[in-house]
Amino acid sequence: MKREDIIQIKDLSHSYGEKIIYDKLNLNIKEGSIYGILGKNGVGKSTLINILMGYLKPKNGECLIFGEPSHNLSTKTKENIALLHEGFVAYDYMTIKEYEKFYAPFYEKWNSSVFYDLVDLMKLNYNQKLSTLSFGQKSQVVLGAIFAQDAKLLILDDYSMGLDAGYRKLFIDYLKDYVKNTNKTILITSHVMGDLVGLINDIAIVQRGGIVHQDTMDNFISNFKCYKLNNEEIDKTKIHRIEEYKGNKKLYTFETIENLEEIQTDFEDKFLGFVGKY
Ligand SMILES: Nc1ncnc2c1ncn2[C@@H]1O[C@H](COP(=O)(O)OP(=O)(O)OP(=O)(O)O)[C@@H](O)[C@H]1O
Repeated sequence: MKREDIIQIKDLSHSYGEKIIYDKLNLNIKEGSIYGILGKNGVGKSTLINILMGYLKPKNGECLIFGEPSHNLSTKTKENIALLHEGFVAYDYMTIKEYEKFYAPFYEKWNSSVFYDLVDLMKLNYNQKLSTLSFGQKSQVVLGAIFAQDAKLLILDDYSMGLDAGYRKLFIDYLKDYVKNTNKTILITSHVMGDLVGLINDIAIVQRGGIVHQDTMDNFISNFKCYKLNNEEIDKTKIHRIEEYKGNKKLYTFETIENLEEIQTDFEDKFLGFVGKY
């Protein structure tokens, strides 16, 4: 079966003053894909989400969501997009129960049991006010409201913000379970790489100056290699980056370099080798 393109980004360019954020970016996201927009702080992940949601007009190019221009989405299409926005603040004078009741009527496909599933994972009393919840607990309630919308496309902009490792794991496990056997499309931005292995299929690594590397997660992990570098002479065209710490040098590359010893590293290390630590 041919999978439909849920998001189509065509020749997208955007800049703030002299600062180029995207330069003729083309990117398609297929139905059922769990797609990661990854990059260090300040490279432009939220900018892309803002453009996709129609909050920000790009300097050039176009974005289509479910075939409609992102700055002019129909109400029906908007109903099929659930957005978690960085810095999202809930109405925290409400109790958990009031919060659920408040949101439910806005969404035709609202599923209360999905909302309470997530809340129950934290064993919270439904009459507790959001303002008295810990930051992690409050985020989980907000995420419950995102999942309960039963949207076809979920856009999760920096879900990890402020969450400790335990809450992040809870969320990722829940998300994996939630998308199992569904055809939902997820676009997730993050700078916490470790969590994403085993969740995300496709990645776009955004770097300063509008450079975007698109790949599958599996290809990137197997093809982007790390080698121990002593004083060997290496053809410059084969080097993506060399990282040095206290005299130990590591060479990162998509090439195979026969005379060097490969170091097995995880996705986080490869990501940092790709974008550079600082
Ligand atoms: N309205 C604006 N005017 C000028 N510069 C802006 C504006 N919005 C964002 N920027 C700059 O553009 C760059 C990209 O910002 P953006 O928020 O998209 O990055 P990000 O990748 O989401 O960062 P983070 O991971 O820290 O959330 C940053 O350098 C930011 O300072």
